[in-house]
Amino acid sequence: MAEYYAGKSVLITGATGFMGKVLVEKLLRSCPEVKALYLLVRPKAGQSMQQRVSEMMTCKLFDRVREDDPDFHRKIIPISSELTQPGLAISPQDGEKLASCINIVFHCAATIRFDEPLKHALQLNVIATQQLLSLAKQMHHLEAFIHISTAYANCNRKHIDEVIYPPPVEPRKLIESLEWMDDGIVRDITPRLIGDRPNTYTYTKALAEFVVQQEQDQLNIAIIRPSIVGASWQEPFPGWIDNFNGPSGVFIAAGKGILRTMRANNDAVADLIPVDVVINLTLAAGWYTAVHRPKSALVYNCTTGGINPFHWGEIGTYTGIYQHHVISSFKRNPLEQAFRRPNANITSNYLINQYWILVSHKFPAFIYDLFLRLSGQKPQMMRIFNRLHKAIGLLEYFSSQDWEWNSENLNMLMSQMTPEDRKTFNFDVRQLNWPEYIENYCIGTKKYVLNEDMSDIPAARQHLRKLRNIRYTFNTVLVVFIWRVFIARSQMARNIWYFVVSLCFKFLSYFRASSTLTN
Ligand SMILES: CCCCCCCCCCCCCCCCCC(=O)SCCNC(=O)CCNC(=O)[C@H](O)C(C)(C)COP(=O)(O)OP(=O)(O)OC[C@H]1O[C@@H](n2cnc3c(N)ncnc32)[C@H](O)[C@@H]1OP(=O)(O)O
Ligand SMILES: NC(=O)C1=CN([C@@H]2O[C@H](COP(=O)(O)OP(=O)(O)OC[C@H]3O[C@@H](n4cnc5c(N)ncnc54)[C@H](OP(=O)(O)O)[C@@H]3O)[C@@H](O)[C@H]2O)C=CC1
Repeated sequence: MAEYYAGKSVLITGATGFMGKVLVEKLLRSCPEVKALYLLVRPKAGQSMQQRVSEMMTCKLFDRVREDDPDFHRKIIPISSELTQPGLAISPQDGEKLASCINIVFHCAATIRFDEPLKHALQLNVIATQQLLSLAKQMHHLEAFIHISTAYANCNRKHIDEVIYPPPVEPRKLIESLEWMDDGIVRDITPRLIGDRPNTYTYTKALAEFVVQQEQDQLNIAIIRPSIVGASWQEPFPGWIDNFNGPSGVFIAAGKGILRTMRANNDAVADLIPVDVVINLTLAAGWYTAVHRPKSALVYNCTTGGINPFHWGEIGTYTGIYQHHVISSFKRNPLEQAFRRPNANITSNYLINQYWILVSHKFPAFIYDLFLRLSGQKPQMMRIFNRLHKAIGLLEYFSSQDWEWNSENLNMLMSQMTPEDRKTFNFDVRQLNWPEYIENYCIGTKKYVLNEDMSDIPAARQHLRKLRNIRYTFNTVLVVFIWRVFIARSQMARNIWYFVVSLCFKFLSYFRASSTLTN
């Protein structure tokens, strides 16, 4: 595979994103003879695209590449592009350059927000894909076009094969109809349009697959469908992650002791897939598509559930048959300044979850905000919990159900690779050890998302001990207080109290007498 990529010019969209960065890194490290990587990047947050790419290359993710080749950045050529603009806002000179030299395209860019307004999701996930395909058709030496979709594009089905399903609506018709509607109308009709899908993201990703498929006669196409992409398993080092998306934000919130309850089906498969596995499969699919030129677009479901299943119950705290890896990991390697000790209850029961939200989220937030107010500070905890509830409300759809994905094409691809390539571009998740992976994932969120130092762990543990003592004291005071109030007002409660005390007293006397007898 590395030989195939030698001398090739590669175009990547979404290279500044989570998966794009790992793709760039892997290509540079494992295919050192690759000729050039053209990255479509937009200026953002006051930074030019050049600045953004330079900053990206200083990221720790690129440490190993930097060691192997300190001049690796000479192979990276940023191209200014805003994907939501006509012609992707690529200058005519850049357009000509790309048309003349690109051999392979990896299309990773997308909006992955679950609450994205439909028009914007359509613009980026569908229309931009259409425009990129038009650009690809002008590329004289193009050998493969690899589109990154999601395993949940067809989440309205329970069993998902490696085929492109008919779209919920003809994309062209939808684009034309939405064009004349203002944002308010679009917002109103969005639930009707997305139907049995949970959000605009999965809906527009399904439409994008159809748009890509329509070009399969003119381009060599493959579609990669990863499930829930998590931290890296092995490469470039275990546990690398740089965002709050999907489970990462949930893990962090649990580690900080903020999230104490979530609705999930303990027995449902948690279809996490490490980012390095997805990228290895993507590169393998690029090679296979270019070399073997399958007659029609091949879809690769990139999931773990059918191969090496892991369940939501094993992730959080579950008193049944499962161990709880996230919580125990954060107890061993605590995050700094936790709000409470990590401890999370996962339940599929709506009422139980509401009860815990009240007791373990809203009540502590109320008390803490009261404390902040009394000490002259701005209350903040309720606001944080409201945001958390909004975020987990959007994720619960995926943690409450099971899907089955077929992975025949993935197996076929693996069988076509040499043993050497299978090692270098490993996507065999049968070897994945979940407890070890989750431990590295949690440490990764601490080190790379929150930028916390591992040397501060003793202080963080001390903080957890302090929190435990506060809890014990608080609980004791609360019980004594409630009981005092209760006893003071009710004769019956007093009678029960005297009964319990006299029972204890009798038990103690009996115990003392029997121990005197045995002596
Ligand atoms: C032990 C417990 C175990 C529990 C087990 C259960 C776990 C269940 C997990 C289920 C995951 C299911 C994922 C399904 C993935 C489908 C796969 C894909 O194809 S698609 C891929 C998956 N796609 C997704 O996952 C996208 C999902 N995300 C969204 O749609 C939106 O972020 C939002 C609607 C949740 C929040 O919108 P909004 O309120 O407007 O907030 P902004 O976004 O603007 O961020 C503002 C700031 O907050 C930061 N931050 C963000 N999130 C969190 C967090 N959770 N926390 C903390 N912080 C968070 C963020 O970095 C930012 O910081 P800064 O830059 O300001 O410093
Ligand atoms: N993360 C996950 O769990 C999963 C992701 N996927 C798919 O993988 C792909 C990559 O996802 P991921 O890396 O997580 O997403 P990120 O949000 O991390 O990255 C998205 C990328 O798209 C770029 N982008 C977004 N809007 C524009 C725009 N208007 N013009 C130019 N570039 C733009 C972003 O650039 P910028 O930095 O400028 O914003 C960024 O580089 C997506 O197609 C997604 O659907 C599939 C399954 C799961």
